[in-house]
Amino acid sequence: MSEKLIVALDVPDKEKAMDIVEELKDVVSFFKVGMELFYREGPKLISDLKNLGLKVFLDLKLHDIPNTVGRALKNLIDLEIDMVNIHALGGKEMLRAAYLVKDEALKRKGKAPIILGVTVLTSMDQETLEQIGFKIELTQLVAILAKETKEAGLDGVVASAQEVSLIKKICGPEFITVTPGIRRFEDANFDQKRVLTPKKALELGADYLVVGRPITAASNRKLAAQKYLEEMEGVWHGSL
Ligand SMILES: O=c1ccn([C@@H]2O[C@H](COP(=O)(O)O)[C@@H](O)[C@H]2O)c(=O)[nH]1
Repeated sequence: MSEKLIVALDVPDKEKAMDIVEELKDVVSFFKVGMELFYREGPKLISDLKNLGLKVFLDLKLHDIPNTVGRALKNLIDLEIDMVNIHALGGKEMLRAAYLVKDEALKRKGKAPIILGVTVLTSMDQETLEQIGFKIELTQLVAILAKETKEAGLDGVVASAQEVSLIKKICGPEFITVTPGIRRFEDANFDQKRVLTPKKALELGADYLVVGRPITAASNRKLAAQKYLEEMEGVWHGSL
């Protein structure tokens, strides 16, 4: 079973989420809960998933002033999640507030989740940046945001697998890269702009691959997940 594959539970309610978990739990052990599901089901869903022995990435992409982010993050850390993220665009002070909360949790509980900075969403490309007034190369912005996240003391970033080599070069091999926008050749991109295959993502050094619709919207989800895992197995020689 691969802990490098994170399946996104982008569904409206617990019933639908648990159907997916039930279908995949023999082959997938790491699930992502995003805004859609968390805003309806809240913390109880997280404890239900944890009680099944699963790992949970709570993908809420916090983005607010440092004080608010720090306080919100403290509540999320207490849900015993394994991974959580905040928008690196919130700046140095906000990232540092997140780090201080993690540090405090480590001292208080002896453990804390992986905390990631979100760089540039994988649904964005150079044109999207220009539309909102950014006059900077997208990869350069990713590099700046990754560096800020690292300097704040956080564990890694969410970025496209296309930027993994650059991020590892700047922030070091231990700095974690979590990469959505993963697609097998035959899968539809939907709204994702910066995509890469699972094979290529792992070859470039991505630590975790996030996949949603190509697996969760498939008629046979377990088979779809297995196809991703097979492609990953060809590259990564850990224990799948
Ligand atoms: O830059 C980002 C950050 C987060 N996501 C999330 O990943 C999944 C991807 O789902 P797919 O169906 O495989 O496109 C989704 O939950 C996003 O919210 C991202 O895509 N890009």
